Amino acid sequence: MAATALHQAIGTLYSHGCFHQEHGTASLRLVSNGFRVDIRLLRSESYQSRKRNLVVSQASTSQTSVSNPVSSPSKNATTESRKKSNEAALILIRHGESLWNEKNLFTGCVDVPLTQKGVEEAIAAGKRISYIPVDVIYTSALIRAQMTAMLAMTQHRRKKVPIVMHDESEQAKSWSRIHSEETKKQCIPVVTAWQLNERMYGELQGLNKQETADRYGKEKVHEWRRSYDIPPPNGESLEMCAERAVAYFKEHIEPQFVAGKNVMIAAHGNSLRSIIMYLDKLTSQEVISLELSTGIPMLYIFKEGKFVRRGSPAGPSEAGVYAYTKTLALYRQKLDEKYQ
Ligand SMILES: O=C(O)[C@@H](CO)OP(=O)(O)O
Repeated sequence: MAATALHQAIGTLYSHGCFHQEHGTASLRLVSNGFRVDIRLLRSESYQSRKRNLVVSQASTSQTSVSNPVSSPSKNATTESRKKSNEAALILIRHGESLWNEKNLFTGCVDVPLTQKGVEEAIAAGKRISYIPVDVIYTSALIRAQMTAMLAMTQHRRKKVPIVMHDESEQAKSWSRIHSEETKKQCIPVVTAWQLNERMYGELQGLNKQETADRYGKEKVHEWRRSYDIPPPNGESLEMCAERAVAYFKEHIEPQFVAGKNVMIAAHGNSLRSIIMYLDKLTSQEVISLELSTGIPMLYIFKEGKFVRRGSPAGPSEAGVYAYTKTLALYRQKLDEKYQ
């Protein structure tokens, strides 16, 4: 009970923005839910500058043996420290509730739109990620994922315009060309890929989940829905879905992080499970018990070639989703200054 209230209190603090678990010496005392919380935090620009200077001077010290913690950084040291702090954000979001989620029907690759509740979930998700940088968006080829991405981006503080890329033919490419470099800079490319689609549910698509369980037995249907390598009749198993989704992630999305781009992926329960299995190195046993809620954004940070999860897919708390890194905190601060 007390622990829950304490978690809520900490969540409230995180939801106010620029806190980071690992940094900071300035202390702040806040009272929430009856708890007094003393935290060390990264707070002011002057503190950040001092912290930056400190890091840089340590770097130059190791190279030159000259120690002056407040001296200006050398050019090399600055580049080095920038390299060190390089990180990129990855937001994963399962689409909001669809009309067939609402009706409890197997959906798979049937292209069903969001319900009103799904629209609201997507907007709420957008609010939660409105301070996280997004440079490129990937969605499945299905409208429920695309609606979710677009609706979420209506809430983003940066106010860039998400634009669906059409490169299915030379004509589509040329007819959708943008003729202003300035405008291009204010756009976020949205790449759609069938490989990120929901797993193909075969002969179950369109059937009611409860009626199917009544007909074939609860165990059989559970096996079709949640085993790793047993496909439903003429459909894809999670393993088959993972093969195409993860291959796409590795080939097309991972290079974006290496280039320092922040990525959002709007997709589906099973294509995202597959990607999370890869990112979190889950076993096939672990992945089958992973349930993703509709419209809840999850955050990963890519740094030094590794993905680190900062929001829990199982039940993200405010604190989990908003566990900002130093770079994200700075981004947020800049947006606040520019768009208040
Ligand atoms: O019907 C579907 O396409 C999926 C996701 O809604 O169902 P399941 O929960 O079995 O993965």
